[in-house]
Amino acid sequence: MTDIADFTARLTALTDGRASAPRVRNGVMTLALDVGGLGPDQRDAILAAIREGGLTVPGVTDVRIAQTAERRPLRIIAVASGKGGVGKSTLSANLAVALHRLGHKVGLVDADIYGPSQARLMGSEDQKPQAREKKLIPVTGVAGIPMLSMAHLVEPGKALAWRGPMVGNALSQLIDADWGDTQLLVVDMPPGTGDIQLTMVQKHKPAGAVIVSTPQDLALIDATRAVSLFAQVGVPMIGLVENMAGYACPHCGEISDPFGQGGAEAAAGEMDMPFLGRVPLAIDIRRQSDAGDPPAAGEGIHADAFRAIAQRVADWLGRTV
Ligand SMILES: Nc1ncnc2c1ncn2[C@@H]1O[C@H](COP(=O)(O)OP(=O)(O)OP(=O)(O)O)[C@@H](O)[C@H]1O
Repeated sequence: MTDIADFTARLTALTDGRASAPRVRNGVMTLALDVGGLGPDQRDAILAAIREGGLTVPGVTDVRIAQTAERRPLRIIAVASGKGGVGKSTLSANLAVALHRLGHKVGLVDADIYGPSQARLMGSEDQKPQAREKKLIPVTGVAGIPMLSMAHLVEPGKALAWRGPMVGNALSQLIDADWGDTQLLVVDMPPGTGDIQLTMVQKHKPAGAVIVSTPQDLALIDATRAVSLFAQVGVPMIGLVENMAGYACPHCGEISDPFGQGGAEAAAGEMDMPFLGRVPLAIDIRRQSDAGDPPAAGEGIHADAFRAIAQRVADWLGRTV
């Protein structure tokens, strides 16, 4: 490997892929750096490190960096279900953590107005978001993931009496917050498939949707409804996740299937959408979730299940850039 190739490789790691390939002519190294979303300190530190590194390349006497503010659009992944209680919030939190562990710059929005639970799931209950220039600044959850919840805007129970437009405005405040260099926003959607959900999807145009269902037929019928909500406004389906798929015995780990196996996968096939994976009904998942310690942040079979789902979501996003 030559020195410039070595430097180029270091540059990618140093700038998180924000720099163009450097060129050297007559001792002058030139490159472009996308500084969109970087804070001033972060930007200056990266510029200084590039200059310092560039000057170590033999023959380079000057380093010129063109700064561009090409802001990468925030891509939204909407996590939805046709009805409540199927594990949409649990999946959203663990998907965000697993995507983060795969190297994505992820943020999390809890748009569940009637039962916001992400602050508890992500261990950020004691934090309050600040505002800068009328924009909310996210708080930080597990693994340093920036996040905002409806619970940060309204006291529990109060939103029950809200009308659609009020809910819509509140949701927009969460999504249009100051997300910094976040590139992917996992949005735990409000449960159900009514007007609020439709408006939200129309306004914020998610890159794609993940539908969560349990194996029971009824939940799957509801899932079909959630699918058609996104289809109405042309939001592509990333796929279906089957949650509480079989019961994992806490003693021996054996999985029993009171509702049968493969129903959700078959339903996904019938709806012509990818099947992203299944997560068992496991006491550990509930216990850890309640304690603000999402299983996806650790190791083991549950972490593996969430990682596999996140990988499929990441692959989908990679194919649809
Ligand atoms: N795979 C799982 N194994 C065990 N418990 C689970 C699993 N998934 C979710 N739960 C538990 O089920 C309950 C409901 O989950 P969750 O809040 O994620 O569902 P939801 O669809 O977001 O519900 P709501 O719409 O009411 O907010 C929670 O107590 C959660 O800990």
